[in-house]
Amino acid sequence: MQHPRLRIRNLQSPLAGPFSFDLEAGQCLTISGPSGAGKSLLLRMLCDLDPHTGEALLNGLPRSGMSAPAWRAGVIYQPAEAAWWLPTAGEHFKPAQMARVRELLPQLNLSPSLLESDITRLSTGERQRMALIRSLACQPQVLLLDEPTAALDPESVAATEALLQRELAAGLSIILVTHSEAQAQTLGHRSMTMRDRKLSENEATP
Ligand SMILES: Nc1ncnc2c1ncn2[C@@H]1O[C@H](COP(=O)(O)OP(=O)(O)OP(=O)(O)O)[C@@H](O)[C@H]1O
Repeated sequence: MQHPRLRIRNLQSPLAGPFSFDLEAGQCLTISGPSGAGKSLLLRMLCDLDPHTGEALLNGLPRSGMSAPAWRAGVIYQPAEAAWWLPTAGEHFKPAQMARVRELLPQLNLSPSLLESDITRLSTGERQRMALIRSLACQPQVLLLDEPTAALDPESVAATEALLQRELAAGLSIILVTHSEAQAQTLGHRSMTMRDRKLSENEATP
């Protein structure tokens, strides 16, 4: 039997939920909703950063039977403002990731020289695109993206969306929090709305 890429059952904390849904391989689920509705709370539970009850399964394997590092190797969370803990972006990558990183940089209109620049000198938009490269370089099965284009100009938004479409076509599953209806239409196979810390599925538009 084929398992969904991600299966969520009654995921809940005192702050949000319960949440239950399935996400297939290569599928993008977009989540929109007002500020403070609970979107980031859901993403944090999905990647096991916040305490919760309920179950999550990756390719049929329950998280309760996995170590936290094993789960987070498969399910990667990219917050709206990613943390950087070393002086340059390049130092955040393992040598084995560098071929992939050099492939991805031009796809997001980033110069390879930015890998050596002090991370604080990168613009907000450059850091946001570099954070996406950091997430993709880990080759996740499920990518949780919290407003990944919020700081970007239209050209960079288009480049990011095109890259995400290629990744989806290659089998990556994405949960995308976005305030952009156009982005939800471009990338989403399904869309949901978060209100008062509860999710509801939106009607599919023809
Ligand atoms: N650890 C916590 N303890 C108590 N309340 C919290 C905690 N973390 C978040 N909240 C509250 O839960 C609510 C939902 O927060 P969340 O960050 O999920 O919103 P959001 O939907 O992602 O909003 P935005 O679109 O502004 O990012 C907010 O009111 C927030 O203040």
